[in-house]
Amino acid sequence: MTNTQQHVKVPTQGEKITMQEGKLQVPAHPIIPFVEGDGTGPDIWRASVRVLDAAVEAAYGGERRIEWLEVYAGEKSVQVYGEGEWLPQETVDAFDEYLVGIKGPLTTPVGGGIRSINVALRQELDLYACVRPVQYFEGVPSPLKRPGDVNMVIFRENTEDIYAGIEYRAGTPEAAKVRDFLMNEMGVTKIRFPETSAFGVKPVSREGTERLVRAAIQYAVDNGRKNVSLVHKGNIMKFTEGAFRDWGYELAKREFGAVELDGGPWLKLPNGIVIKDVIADNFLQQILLRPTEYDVIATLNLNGDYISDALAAEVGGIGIAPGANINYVTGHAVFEATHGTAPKYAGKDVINPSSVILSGEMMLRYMGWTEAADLILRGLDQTIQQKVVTYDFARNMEGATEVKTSQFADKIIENMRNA
Ligand SMILES: NC(=O)C1=CN([C@@H]2O[C@H](COP(=O)(O)OP(=O)(O)OC[C@H]3O[C@@H](n4cnc5c(N)ncnc54)[C@H](OP(=O)(O)O)[C@@H]3O)[C@@H](O)[C@H]2O)C=CC1
Ligand SMILES: O=C(O)CCC(=O)C(=O)O
Ligand SMILES: [Mg+2]
Repeated sequence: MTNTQQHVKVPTQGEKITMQEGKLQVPAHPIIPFVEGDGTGPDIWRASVRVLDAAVEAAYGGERRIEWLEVYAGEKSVQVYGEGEWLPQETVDAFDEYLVGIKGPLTTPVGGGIRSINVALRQELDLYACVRPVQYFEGVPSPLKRPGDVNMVIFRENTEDIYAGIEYRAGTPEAAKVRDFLMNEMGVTKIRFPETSAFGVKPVSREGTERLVRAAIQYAVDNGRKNVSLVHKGNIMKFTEGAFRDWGYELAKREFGAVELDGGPWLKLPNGIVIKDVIADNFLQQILLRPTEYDVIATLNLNGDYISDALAAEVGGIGIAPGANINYVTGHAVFEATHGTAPKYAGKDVINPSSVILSGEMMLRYMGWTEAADLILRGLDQTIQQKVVTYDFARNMEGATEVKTSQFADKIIENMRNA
């Protein structure tokens, strides 16, 4: 740890995960930092950590164990560190130093106040790929007729686009300056109400696009997937979202040997993987009507945010939607659910912990602890098939036994141990 350490208590046992020659080196007792999260975060974390520990214990019988290191962000951080300390430096340092971590959701106010701590952490650690697999667990209630057809992995660009937070509030001198620059120096005439407009800037770079698309295509290659779709709104935002598509296609040709399919623009890799593109609004209707045609998705930050929740709903909702923020070059990874803090359920022990449990499952798999990860999938799968579920699934599932967050975790652990 750095010498700024104030509240983080590093476990006396355990070692760091490191990256050597592009490969993650995971000791038997890795120290893993976690943030509990705001709102329902504590309920979810309490349940999830028990499932993760039980899976590791059941898989490796005490030879491996995670040494958890609590770090603080959000409301708990303000309690521990004091006013204004939403994301202390030692939290960022811990995620940086220990390489792999996990976090619960953190609150972001609407229309003012602090900017997102979740986004800040991704940017600080340069976790450029937000990876969100969308898979169906048999028996989960879904609005689709054939939810089993949905099997996609979203690669959402995680460091730029309008999430860069470059915005100027209407009526401020900064907004006036941007307006004057656009109108007087750039010859812009199409700002409909210039005096009362706010302005936002959308940076999209070739580097940012290429590293994200590279990760998506590599994932498709490594996992035998059939296609990668570049999802964009490039007909309207030609130089940002349109460029994302063009840079993506160029990279596929240059680095993966893709060639044009029937005169382009779609491409085909030597191993048969198709690289295609689709405009975002069309994509959102196609994933409902023809989900089998989509597989790995590479998209920009805002599109990826919307698409994540829309796709999660198809397989039962954001209560079962995991994710990871990854820098594939440095190995840094912070695992987190797709959902937010769901504050109305905070402290009630009713919320579905599956998204964080499955984010933990992704983390174990990323660490190479596949036996423990597999046990979690089996435990969760069986629990759902026994119709022992939290309120969100119970309300649409006939004959369900509705249980609390903690009881749901108990049942997963029981099923895992009997697996
Ligand atoms: N990465 C992060 O930390 C994220 C943080 N946020 C932040 O969270 C706060 C709340 O955001 P909001 O837009 O309400 O979105 P939320 O994802 O927190 O909740 C929206 C709704 O989704 C359902 N839901 C969410 N989580 C679960 C779960 N674990 N199990 C079952 N159902 C769930 C609930 O639906 P129902 O009411 O039908 O039961 C809930 O009311 C905001 O401050 C936002 O900025 C948002 C997204 C990500
Ligand atoms: O940071 C936030 O509050 C919201 C982020 C979000 O919705 C997401 O990353 O999916
Ligand atoms: Mg979101």
